Amino acid sequence: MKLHGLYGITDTELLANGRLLPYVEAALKGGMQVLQYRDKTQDTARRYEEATALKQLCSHYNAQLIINDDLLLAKELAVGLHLGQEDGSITKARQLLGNNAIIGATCHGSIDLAQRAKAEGASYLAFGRFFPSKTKPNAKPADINVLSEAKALGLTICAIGGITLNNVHLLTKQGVNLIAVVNELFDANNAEQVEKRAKQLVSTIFL
Ligand SMILES: Cc1ncc(COP(=O)(O)OP(=O)(O)O)c(N)n1
Ligand SMILES: Cc1nc(C(=O)O)sc1CCOP(=O)(O)O
Ligand SMILES: [Mg+2]
Repeated sequence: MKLHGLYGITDTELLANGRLLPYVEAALKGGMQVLQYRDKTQDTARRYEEATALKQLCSHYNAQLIINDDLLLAKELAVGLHLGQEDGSITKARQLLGNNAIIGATCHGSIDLAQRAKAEGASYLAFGRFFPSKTKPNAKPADINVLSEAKALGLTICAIGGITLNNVHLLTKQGVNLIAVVNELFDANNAEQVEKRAKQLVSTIFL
């Protein structure tokens, strides 16, 4: 079954000072279906602790947890993995995590990269960034027209990069399955605001 819906991605700074779990729970209450734990620090113990708590939370709300970059952490927790072009082999990750694991692959705006990721065993293909991103300003830009060819590959298609309540419809009308968002979801003053944003994004995605 294809994944579908709001795909929230954590941000170490936006979710610092005790905000990680309450903000993620608020997004889950608002209908977020997939969460990526994206933490670029080298603090292995904290990363393990946080990812374990997020796994419990996601499982309570019947959502999928995906770990960014870190194959061994994904294996240890038996959850999904997202790999970029510099993050190691999808084939090796598939061998280690097994056939049922969700493995996502960054494809930027390239059908060639997407075809390769599919051949190596990716479960979903992530394209972007489609709009200027506050979280990752130097992310490679992608043209929205790539999405029609991407859909023909038959895998779950994810869009990322600068997605807001104002532009999300441009992606959903192309038939994108997963809408990946950091800033528009988690740059909030409180958990109630996160829940409201999640609900608004979800209702646009499923319009
Ligand atoms: C859903 C999703 N799409 C793309 C990315 C970017 O991955 P990558 O290119 O490896 O960059 P980092 O996130 O590791 O900085 C992603 N994380 N998630
Ligand atoms: C982690 C990441 N990867 C991107 C890519 O294009 O590969 S854009 C991005 C950040 C997405 O955050 P926001 O929703 O705040 O723009
Ligand atoms: Mg990466």
